[in-house]
Amino acid sequence: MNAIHDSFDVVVMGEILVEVATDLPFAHGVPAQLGISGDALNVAAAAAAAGAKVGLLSVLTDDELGRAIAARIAELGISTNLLTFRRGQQGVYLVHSDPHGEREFSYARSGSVGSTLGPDDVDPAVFEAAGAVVAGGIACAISTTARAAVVKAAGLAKRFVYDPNFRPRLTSVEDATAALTYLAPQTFLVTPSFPGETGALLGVSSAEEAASKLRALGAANVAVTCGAKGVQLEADGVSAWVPAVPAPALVDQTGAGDAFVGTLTARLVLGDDFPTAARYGAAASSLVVGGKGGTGFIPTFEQTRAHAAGTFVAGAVSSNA
Ligand SMILES: O=C(O)C(=O)C[C@H](O)[C@H](O)COP(=O)(O)O
Repeated sequence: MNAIHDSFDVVVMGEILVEVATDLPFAHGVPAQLGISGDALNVAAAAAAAGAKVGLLSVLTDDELGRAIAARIAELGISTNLLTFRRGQQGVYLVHSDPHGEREFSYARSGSVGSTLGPDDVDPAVFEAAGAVVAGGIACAISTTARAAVVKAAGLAKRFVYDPNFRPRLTSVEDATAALTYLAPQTFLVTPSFPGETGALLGVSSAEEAASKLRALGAANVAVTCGAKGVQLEADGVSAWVPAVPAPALVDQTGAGDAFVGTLTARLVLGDDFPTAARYGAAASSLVVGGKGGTGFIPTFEQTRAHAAGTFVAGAVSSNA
C-alpha cells in the first residue's frame, strides 16, 4: 500500500476533456473559450475547494498537452498522484450555452485516451482507503473498460457515490438504466437530476418517487437535484427538501450538477450531516453557473459558506479559469 494514497478524503474517476465553450449556436462557429473540464474534473475541483483531500483517477496523453492538463488539475487543488499518462488522443467536447444558461454538448472523444481507463488502473489500496469514491454514468458510457473500472471501484469503496449523468449522445436509455440498476445496491449515495434523468432512467414523474425507487433498488441515500428549485434528499432514513440558493449571476449551467456532487461528497466525508452538506452543495452549484464552462468559476469554501448563509457579495463572482 502506498502511504501517499492512504488518506484521500475523496477519489473521483472518469475522463478529463478539453472544453470548447461558446454562447453561439454551433452553426455560427467561434468565438469560443477553451477550458479543461469533464464531469470527473468538475466534481474533483468542487470537492477540493470544499476542503477535501482529493485524488483524480484519469488517463491523459503522454505529451505536452497531458502535462499541461495535469498542471491545471494541480492548480485546482487536486492531487495528480492518480493520473496515468498513455499514448493516444485527448477527448474534446463543445458546449453551447443559450442566454438562459441551458447547454448543448457535442463530443469528439470516441477512442480517446481517457476512455482507455480500465480495471487495472483501479488500485484496491487507494480505493478501499478513500473516504468516498465518486464515479458516474459518463465513465460507464465511454467504454467497456471504463465501465468495468467503475464496477471494480464500486466494489472496493467504503462510500460509493454515483451520478447517473445521462448523456443521450454517449449512451442509450437502456444501457444507462442498466448501469444505474446494477450499481444502485452498492451506492452510499445516488444523485440523479429531476426531471430529465429521473424520467428517462427511472420512469417516475416526481423527485420523491425517484428517491423511493432508488432506495428500493438498494441505494443507501439519494439526493435528487431539481435544478434551480432545490434538492430532494432521502438520506439517513429521513426525507428532506433543501431549497436552492438563488444564483447571483447566470452565465452557463455546465458543471452545476458536478459542483453539487463534489461539494456534498466532500462535506459529508468531512463530517457535515446530509442537509448541511446538501445546502453547501446547492450554494456552490449556484455560484458555479456564474462562470463559463465546467471549471470557469469554482468558489472557495468561504464563498460557498457565505452564499449558503445569504451573505455572499455578488460582485465576487469572476472567472478563476
Ligand atoms: O458530458 C460530459 O461528458 C462532460 O463531462 C461534460 C460536462 O463537463 C459535465 O457533464 C457537466 O455536467 P453538469 O454538472 O451536469 O453540467
